[in-house]
Amino acid sequence: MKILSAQQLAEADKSTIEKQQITSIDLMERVATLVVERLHARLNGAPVPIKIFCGIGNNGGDGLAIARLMIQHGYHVTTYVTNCSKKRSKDFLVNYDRIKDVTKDWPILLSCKEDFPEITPKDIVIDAVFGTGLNRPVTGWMADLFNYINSVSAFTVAIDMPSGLYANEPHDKQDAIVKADHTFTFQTPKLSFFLPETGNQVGTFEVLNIGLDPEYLMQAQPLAQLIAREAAQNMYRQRDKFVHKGNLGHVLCMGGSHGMMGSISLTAGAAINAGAGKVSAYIPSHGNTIVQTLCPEVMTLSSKGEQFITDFEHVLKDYVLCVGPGMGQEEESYSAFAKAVHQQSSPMIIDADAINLLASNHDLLEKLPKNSILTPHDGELKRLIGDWKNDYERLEKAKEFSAKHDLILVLKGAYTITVAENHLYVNDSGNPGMATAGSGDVLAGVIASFVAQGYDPLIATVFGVHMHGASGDLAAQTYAHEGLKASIISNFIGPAILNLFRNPENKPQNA
Ligand SMILES: NC(=O)C1=CN([C@@H]2O[C@H](COP(=O)(O)OP(=O)(O)OC[C@H]3O[C@@H](n4cnc5c(N)ncnc54)[C@H](OP(=O)(O)O)[C@@H]3O)[C@@H](O)[C@H]2O)[C@@H](O)CC1
Ligand SMILES: [K+]
Repeated sequence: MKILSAQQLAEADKSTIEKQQITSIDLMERVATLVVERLHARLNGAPVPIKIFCGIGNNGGDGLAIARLMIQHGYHVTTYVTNCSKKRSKDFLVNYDRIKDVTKDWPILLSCKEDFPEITPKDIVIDAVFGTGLNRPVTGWMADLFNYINSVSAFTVAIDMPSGLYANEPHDKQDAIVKADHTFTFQTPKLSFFLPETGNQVGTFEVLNIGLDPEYLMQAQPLAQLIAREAAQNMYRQRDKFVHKGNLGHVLCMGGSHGMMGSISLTAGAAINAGAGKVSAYIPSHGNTIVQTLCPEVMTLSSKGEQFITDFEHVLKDYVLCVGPGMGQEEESYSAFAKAVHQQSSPMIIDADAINLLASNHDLLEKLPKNSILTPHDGELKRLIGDWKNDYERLEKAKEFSAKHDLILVLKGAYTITVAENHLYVNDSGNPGMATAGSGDVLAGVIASFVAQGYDPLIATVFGVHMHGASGDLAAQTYAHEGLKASIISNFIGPAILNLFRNPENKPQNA
């Protein structure tokens, strides 16, 4: 699914009105009807007090239309208008007028702090103050209103976006933004929903298909693509019946050091679990027994160094290198890593300590095969691209880095974002239980496994990230967030692939 900008959504709005020969008020009614259907399905007529806060633009118009329809359904609704400007939108005014048809209670105008109504934790707050038209920080009593709503633990539903949040612009830390428990967003989610500085304001969210012009949506260049289950289904490649392990790739996992042999074992184990035909581990010699015991399917090759890797000598051909987990940053390990890079011409996967080594040795960066994949967490990313002022600068710098070096970057987080030149792929699977030691080692192994199996490196990355998250989601159904650990996530890769097609019409033949 495409993630579009506020400006693109406004253009889509215009194009829809022209092409579908409807008025903007019809579109607003469509939106409000969809929201009320959803609310009604959940509330089922409950006599809970609902307080709807409306701005004076079209987000406020949506709020007024929702208020009218909720009143018609028999809900206990009080409507407030934040009277911050005389410049009310046309469709706001139409709905301001229409609400008279269903209630004698005219919306209550709020103009200062003293006008704020009492909100109790038993209320439901519907926030329709600002949507995609927000164009400056919210100040004065409006900021106080948002902070007041946030201070009461009433369930808060945002219309299109939590008010005060920009769709795709950076914020200052002190900006007043409503913190929603749930957001009904229209047509496409907004980029700010997925970024660490702002994503928490959104709560859970649902994308309502409001039927904007498909032609516009088709041609629009998105800010990013959201990778959900359906996209992952399309990326999955079913195995050929006559396949043998020789056609399913060979991953060579290079890493591990004294006390960190678990990391490389997790990577190698995940590469096997995700389907690579063969997996070998290039490790310091003292770790041989550890890896062979933890992963019987994995072959080991030992470096001369006992405690850490000191050299890179072996006779393997045609492998996909996955380097870094647990490797440490000893100088000799760096030389071995550099030698490994020089011997490779096909894309490799670089994680953890190997990323840190690259960050301090930019010459080696230039030697990486095109389309190699780097999987940094934020600390490692900062070492690579420098610090950033906000989430958007982080993405811009990552895009520049990716384009300059012909590399794919995986920015790990609650919504992991894959960066390939100018393109962003936001992953929607995964959960907070995956913030656990070794989870990244597993991810590196999964991506390497799909590269080895012949997936295009970018698809292997985006699909690998999605399946890693999906494994965590499936595992959490049994283990809860607290009980998740990296080896469990790894063991759920197969079940997660099955689960991807657990819709009977869509089942692959081997499932
Ligand atoms: N896209 C679609 O397809 C559809 C969109 N729809 C809906 O329309 C919404 C977008 O509506 P919108 O463009 O009228 O903008 P909105 O968010 O109501 O705010 C604009 C008003 O806020 C004001 N203002 C801005 N910042 C401010 C501040 N900091 N502090 C104070 N005031 C501030 C600004 O004032 P001005 O800058 O002009 O002074 C203007 O008056 C969208 O989110 C969705 O809900 C659906 O109905 C139909 C399909
Ligand atoms: K809103």
